[in-house]
Amino acid sequence: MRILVTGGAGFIGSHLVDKLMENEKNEVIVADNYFTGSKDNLKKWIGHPRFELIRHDVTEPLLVEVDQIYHLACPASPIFYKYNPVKTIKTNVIGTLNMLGLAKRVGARILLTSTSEVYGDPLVHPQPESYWGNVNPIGVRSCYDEGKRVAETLMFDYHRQHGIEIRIARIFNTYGPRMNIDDGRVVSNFIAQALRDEPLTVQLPGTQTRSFCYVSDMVDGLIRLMEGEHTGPINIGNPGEFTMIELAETVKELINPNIEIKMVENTPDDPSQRKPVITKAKELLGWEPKVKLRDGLPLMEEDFRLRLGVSKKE
Ligand SMILES: NC(=O)c1ccc[n+]([C@@H]2O[C@H](COP(=O)([O-])OP(=O)(O)OC[C@H]3O[C@@H](n4cnc5c(N)ncnc54)[C@H](O)[C@@H]3O)[C@@H](O)[C@H]2O)c1
Ligand SMILES: O=C(O)[C@H]1O[C@H](OP(=O)(O)OP(=O)(O)OC[C@H]2O[C@@H](n3ccc(=O)[nH]c3=O)[C@H](O)[C@@H]2O)[C@H](O)[C@@H](O)[C@@H]1O
Repeated sequence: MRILVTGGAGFIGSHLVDKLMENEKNEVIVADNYFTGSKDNLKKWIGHPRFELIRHDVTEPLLVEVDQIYHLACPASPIFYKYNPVKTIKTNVIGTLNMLGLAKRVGARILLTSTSEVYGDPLVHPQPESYWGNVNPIGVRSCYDEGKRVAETLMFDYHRQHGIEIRIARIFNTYGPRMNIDDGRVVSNFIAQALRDEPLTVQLPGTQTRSFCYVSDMVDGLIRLMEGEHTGPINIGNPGEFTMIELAETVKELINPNIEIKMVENTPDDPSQRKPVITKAKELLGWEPKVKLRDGLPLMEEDFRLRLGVSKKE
């Protein structure tokens, strides 16, 4: 099986590549423009005969012969996707069109990593796949959430019009080793802050919720979706739901009990609640998450300690 992973130098992408490379029958090609990803995440594979790394921006066409495409390329952290919103929407729309064009030409199956942000600030809680969402079309997050909604539409139109085999995963907040240290997302922020003895910045009101999935569970879900018979969209996430204050308290307790928790301003359109219904993933993919937040955070702490050069006080 020859597999293309776009965005494979990023956080989830590089863990996916590790898993795919474990199968000796797989050849893996990564296409990434290194906007938020890094070659470092793939260093153990560079030079491997079954692995190829291409510096490529998905807003440009790509000509490769592959059997499967995992299409992840897109900045995912709000600070990065808002940094150049026009580029974010081009990546979602033109990038997905290019990858669908490639899938059509070579007859590949394509999986899109969509997001729980397609539900916007949800009025239905928890969120099943049948919910159409509550999204601001002109807000500062729209480049990402509306971008992903168009990407989902394109996937289904290529499927209906051209018979392309598609898979859509709606990913809910995922965390783990290799997240960018200054990525801006909440789990990486809190762990880096706890290790640097800086206050944990909880954005107001602090009662907003998220449900956090450990990256190994996510990769397992994505591969099951690709290999299974169902187009999706299917929610892949961990239903364990926490307020941001609860998350800060957990990080404080596990990593640095002396740290202060500081309330700071939020950004516009921040969703107030988010939790996946995962009945479809359970029934159709036989998937459910295994790693609880309290078990996943220490694994991420270890990786952040190494990268920040902060050793554990005995
Ligand atoms: N991590 C999460 O919580 C989460 C949640 C929902 C959806 N997702 C989706 O999963 C995917 C991966 O997210 P991640 O958390 O690993 O983020 P990430 O930022 O670590 O990875 C994204 C990768 O895409 C690359 N990229 C960005 N724009 C590109 C372009 N135009 N051409 C080629 N490469 C490009 C980046 O350099 C990076 O390597 C994204 O599609 C994201 O929308 C992630
Ligand atoms: O799972 C998803 O679908 C999406 O989740 C994220 O969006 P968001 O949930 O806003 O991610 P964070 O930036 O980690 O914020 C989570 C919550 O933590 C809060 N936060 C963030 C950072 C911080 O330092 N403190 C803090 O309290 C935010 O206000 C927000 O309520 C990213 O947009 C995407 O990676 C992904 O597509």
